[in-house]
Amino acid sequence: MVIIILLTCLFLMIMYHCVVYYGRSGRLINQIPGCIHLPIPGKGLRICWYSPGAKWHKRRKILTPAFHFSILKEFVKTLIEEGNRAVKSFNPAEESIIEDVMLFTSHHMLNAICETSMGISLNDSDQSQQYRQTIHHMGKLVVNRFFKPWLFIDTIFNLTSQSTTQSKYLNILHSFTEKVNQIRNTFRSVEINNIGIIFFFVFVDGHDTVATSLCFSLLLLAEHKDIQDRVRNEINEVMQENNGKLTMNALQNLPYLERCLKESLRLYPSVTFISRLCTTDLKLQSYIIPKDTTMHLFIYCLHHDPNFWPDPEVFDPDRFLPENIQKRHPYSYVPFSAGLRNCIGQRFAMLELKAMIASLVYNFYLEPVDYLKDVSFKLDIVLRTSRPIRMKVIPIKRE
Ligand code: HEM
Repeated sequence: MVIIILLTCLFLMIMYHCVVYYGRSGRLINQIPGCIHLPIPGKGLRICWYSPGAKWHKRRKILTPAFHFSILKEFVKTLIEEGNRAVKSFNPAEESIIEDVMLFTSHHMLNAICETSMGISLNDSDQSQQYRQTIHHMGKLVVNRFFKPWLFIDTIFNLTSQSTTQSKYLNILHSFTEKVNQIRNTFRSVEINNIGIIFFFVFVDGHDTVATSLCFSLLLLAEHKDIQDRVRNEINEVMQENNGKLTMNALQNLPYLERCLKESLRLYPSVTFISRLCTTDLKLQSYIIPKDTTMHLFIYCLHHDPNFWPDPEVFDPDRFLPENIQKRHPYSYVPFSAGLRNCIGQRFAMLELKAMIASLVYNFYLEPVDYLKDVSFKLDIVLRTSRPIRMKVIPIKRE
């Protein structure tokens, strides 16, 4: 009896919520992304990703100069320094095992994004460790809420223990955004008043996505020794031409590594799906998607579709030779989304990936300890493995 009463109350609350907040269209499906009620610190995500045209356009315009070539060129020095730091974190005299490759890449990518975008150098202080962990815990909370529509309703969510935990996490994260706020005047490239944008831009867009991609790229190279050797030869050549140093020019001159990264993003896209709200009725080949419907595009499935990708599970960087790209449907490969709202940081991301991989592959042989075929994934904001994956690094002796 009690359960029936509770369920009835829950139903009435959901209906009330629909009518009050979504009265104009009145369809539950519109709520599925739950973006309005996702526990995002600040308004960054909503404004940047989900806001209607005019607002989004304004924000995009503000952010765009930050990714200009001349700015990226400045950033590259920091990225290369971070690559060197990653190399120095291993004993140069003997092989080491990275116990959790994702943790390793996440650590270095967070350093890189904080230093490039905000001039903050994260050290290994307790506070920065706490930030890193909180980001991951927040991710889990967001995803958990995302798949439980009844928790979209703040009144219900506030009754759960997750709400208290969320407040605790948000306090930690907000204290960091306040620190960012203090140094906002020194923020080198963009004038932004909404600290929430910086927060999300830095941590989710610019950190976790690249860390995930770096993790899978390293693991793929470790498992494919022939491809790894070819990447290393290319890096050696470029290093020789640049007096043993990595530079922006050098990074732009690594076409084979670039193909490997693209193929890695095909097999393991960091962002597994994107969502769009249909603003008009949309006619597909055999369906009409009505206005106001939320659509989800599963990038992961698209990238594994044998209609576009023969032997989709095979790691083959030559799929991205120019002549092969030309033969494919332009939207069969969208790791950075496509169209107006595509990823603004994609060039920056590729530079980060190249800088890190070039430093590591130049100095170490990578060998697998765990294999990707044995890995299972879990639900999260970005693609994540359900348990840590290990990899071996063996120093390369140079004269
Ligand atoms: C491998 C790395 C990355 C991947 C796979 C990736 C993927 C994506 C995807 C799929 C979207 C579209 C989301 C949607 O439509 O809902 C997106 C948007 C975005 N990304 Fe990235 N991203 C990466 C790295 C970065 C980096 C390094 C930054 C910034 C430093 C960044 C900043 C953004 C921003 C600001 C947006 C929103 C763009 C807009 O709505 O105008 N991303 N990203």
